[in-house]
Amino acid sequence: MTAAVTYEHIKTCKQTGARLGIVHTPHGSFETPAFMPVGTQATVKTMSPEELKAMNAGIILSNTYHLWLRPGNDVIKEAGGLHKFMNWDRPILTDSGGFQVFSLSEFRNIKEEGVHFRNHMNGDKLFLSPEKAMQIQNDLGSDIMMAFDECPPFPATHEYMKASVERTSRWAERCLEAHARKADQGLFGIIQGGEYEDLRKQSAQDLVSLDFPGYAIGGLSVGEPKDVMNRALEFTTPLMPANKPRYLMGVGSPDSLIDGAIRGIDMFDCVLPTRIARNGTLMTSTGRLNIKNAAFKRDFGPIDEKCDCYTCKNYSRAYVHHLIRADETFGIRLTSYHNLQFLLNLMEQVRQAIREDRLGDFREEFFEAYGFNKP
Ligand SMILES: Cc1ccc(CCc2c3nc[nH]c3cc3c(=O)[nH]c(N)nc23)cc1
Ligand SMILES: [Zn+2]
Repeated sequence: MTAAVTYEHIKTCKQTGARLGIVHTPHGSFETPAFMPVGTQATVKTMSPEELKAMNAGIILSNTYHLWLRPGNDVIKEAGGLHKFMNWDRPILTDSGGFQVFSLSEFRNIKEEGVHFRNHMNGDKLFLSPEKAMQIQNDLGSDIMMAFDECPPFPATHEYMKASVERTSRWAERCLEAHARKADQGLFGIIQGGEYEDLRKQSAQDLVSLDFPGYAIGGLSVGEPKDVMNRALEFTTPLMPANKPRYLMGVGSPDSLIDGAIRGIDMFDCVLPTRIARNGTLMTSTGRLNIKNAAFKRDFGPIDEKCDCYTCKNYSRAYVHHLIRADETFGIRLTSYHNLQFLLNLMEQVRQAIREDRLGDFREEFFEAYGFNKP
């Protein structure tokens, strides 16, 4: 069968290592570098599919762990799959659930066959394995599935990380066998290895030899310092096939998106925009601001002069300040809309800078305006 998910390279920026591309999936294509809004429980919090399309979201993410526990992958399968269930006809990527087990539930116990843990909502004993994670994602019908991996905490000893990488590689083989390419879905391998160059190389070699249609860098954005992340990217990205999508999991903030793209990453996800929106924190072209601040009570200008989003075109800082202070749901919708549009616009500016071979210059301009300290 033809590969369900393919990468089309358009060009590489002459000033940096960033690349412009297109990822093709059964539910359509999206340009890269791309920011992928996170919709953990089958919704990008407070946003409708129409609004996500209006802001040019090309692909969204959802979660195996959460949807398995509630409403159940069987329910979503019976509904005709996740696209139909949530009325989203563009690409969907689902994570495999391992990461969520480690970040959400206690009493977990990792064995060769899989992970035993307790349901973080009711304490029931549960078991998740490579085979189970593939079956759930198959039921959801996502266009891009992630292999079942272990994302060790940061920091981890070299000894622990080596054993974990070797198990994750064995789990990746089991995912491929379980998937058996029966579904028209792409399966990405996840490279682990933490901050250790030799283990990143071992993980990459193991997974590249299994010929996945795409690859992710896991094990980062788990509390490590930015320079540890950037160094890991520098020696891991070159190990990944140039003709396949490269996804950096859990990243990230505006500066990390730009620095990741410069190091050859194509796909990013982050819960940040909708998570910080809920407490009124907004990303703007001149840095972050918290709209609850008293300074905005009588500020009748837009959130961000340079933003053309629905919120900035129709509402003032004073109005959003009022709604968030009054704990009005519409306020969270307006701040979420703006933050998502901000990151989606940022990635369009990154793609344009690659087209013009000036992503290095763009990085300087953006860091200056946003207030990021110099490298
Ligand atoms: C809906 C959804 C939410 C979140 C994610 C990414 C979640 C995520 C990480 N987030 C920060 N760092 C991360 C590392 C890993 C990792 O090593 N492996 C996996 N499978 N996921 C990770 C994917 C989908
Ligand atoms: Zn805006």
